[in-house]
Amino acid sequence: MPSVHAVTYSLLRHQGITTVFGNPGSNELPFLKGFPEDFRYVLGLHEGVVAGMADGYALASGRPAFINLHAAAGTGNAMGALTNAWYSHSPLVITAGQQARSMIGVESMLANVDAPQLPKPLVKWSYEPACPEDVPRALSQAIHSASLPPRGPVYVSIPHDDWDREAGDDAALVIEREIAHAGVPSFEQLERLAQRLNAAENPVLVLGPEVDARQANGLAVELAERLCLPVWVAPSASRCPFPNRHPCFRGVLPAAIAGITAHLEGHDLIVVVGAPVFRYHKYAPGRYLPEGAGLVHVTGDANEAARAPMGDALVGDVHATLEALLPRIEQSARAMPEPLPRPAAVEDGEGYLAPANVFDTLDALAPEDAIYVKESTSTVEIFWERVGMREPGSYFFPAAGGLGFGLPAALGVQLAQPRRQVIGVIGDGSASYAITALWSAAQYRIPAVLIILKNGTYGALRGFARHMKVDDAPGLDVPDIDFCALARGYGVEARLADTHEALVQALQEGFAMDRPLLIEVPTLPT
Ligand SMILES: Cc1ncc(Cn2c(C)c(CCOP(=O)(O)OP(=O)(O)O)sc2=O)c(N)n1
Ligand SMILES: [Ca+2]
Repeated sequence: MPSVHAVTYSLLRHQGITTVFGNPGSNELPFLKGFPEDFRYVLGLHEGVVAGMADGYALASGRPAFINLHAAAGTGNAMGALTNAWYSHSPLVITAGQQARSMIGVESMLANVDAPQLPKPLVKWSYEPACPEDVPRALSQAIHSASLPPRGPVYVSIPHDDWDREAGDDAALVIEREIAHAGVPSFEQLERLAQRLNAAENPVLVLGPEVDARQANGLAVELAERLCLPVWVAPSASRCPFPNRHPCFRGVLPAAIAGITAHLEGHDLIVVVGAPVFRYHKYAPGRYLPEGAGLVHVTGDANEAARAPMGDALVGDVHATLEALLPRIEQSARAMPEPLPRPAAVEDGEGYLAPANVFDTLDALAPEDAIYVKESTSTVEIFWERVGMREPGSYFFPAAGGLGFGLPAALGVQLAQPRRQVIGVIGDGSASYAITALWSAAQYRIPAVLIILKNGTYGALRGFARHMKVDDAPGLDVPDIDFCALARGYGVEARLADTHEALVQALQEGFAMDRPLLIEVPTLPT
């Protein structure tokens, strides 16, 4: 009779999961024993890096990513990354090795006490099988639960003495299970939504990350061109759901109640697709909606629909809904919006580059289908104004703002999308939360270009301090970090780009290399 170990690897293989992101301890060794030739293990030196790489891989591939962590300590280290994965609906299958069953109760070393509680509330489901025979079924449930809407991370704790136990006669029944989700709205629901959109005098579209995750970007463009309406990206954008050089594109909404209402003033119908209503951030109270505006929310996540403070909602698959809606939408007689004007160049400093000019240079030199993994918080707005993004899956930002996402996620995205150039655009503050990712970049020769914007400070916090009238907070500067030396220390080639010419040279080198390149760019604080 097959072992739990054998059935598990057959299940993973059949479900297309042959990459394990991990950092092992003794609890995990029996799972890793006899690691199959056709599987790939990607080691991260800290579990935040492990989870961040897996998150990037899942987001960019649209497939579940498998993680193997060490007991409670490893799970705890991954929790920061889980805040992002939870809000980006990343289908992560997180496993953690548990002490031998007979040693858990006495709380021996490496016992993950009350294991299923540890990752909550940042997982859809967490479980420790009550017997070894249940491990394959539990992992099958984990894979399907992570993948079914609303997608998200799940967690299974597995005692290390389960793996060589017999799996039971019917354990193999889970290996080939396929579960499909439909989620198409009814005829009446579509008619009603179409009627509201066709009747609106001055509608506006607000698009969120789910549109990009479901590759519905093209459908959103068709809808915008049929309705000739302005299109905003929902606040706290973690993905790019609409080409930002399209004439209908108006920008990313500010993550504040009063700011959103001001930007949407004058519209009589606000249609939000694939985003929570809304991911506010700065505390700026005001009216949730402009005077006279109605709001309709289309989302695959019933929880997002239920918790919104206003508007109606339709819960269904975003791609299927837009596809079924389009034939019902009449061509509007409204004029198409004018494209946004391109911003002017700005002055660099002596030995420093203005972020705006870094982004203009990037926009000029990067491949058309480049993928950006962004984590320099203070330069987000300038980035969206100056760097063109056209294809689905072109932009990733930590969905909960949990820093330490950028470097590892850039590696995971590049592993998932080897034919597209991944470019990390990461603040000097953020880079330090997961700097050991550079070791994995070098070890697995992951050819991402990693740009570190070095302004020597937590720039975004300086902005918040001004907004919150805190002018004397300590701990806001991060001077004197030599990222080129750090990169070389972990095995990654590095260039200092403190002039425009040096940046051009470094980018051209990086795009041509088959291994990672870090580019340290001293910048002016924005
Ligand atoms: C794990 C973690 N710790 C602390 C913060 C707080 N924080 C911090 C520390 C920021 C500064 C980011 O600095 P940076 O150098 O990466 O980018 P900018 O200088 O462009 O803001 S933005 C922000 O929300 C966070 N979001 N996540
Ligand atoms: Ca910074």
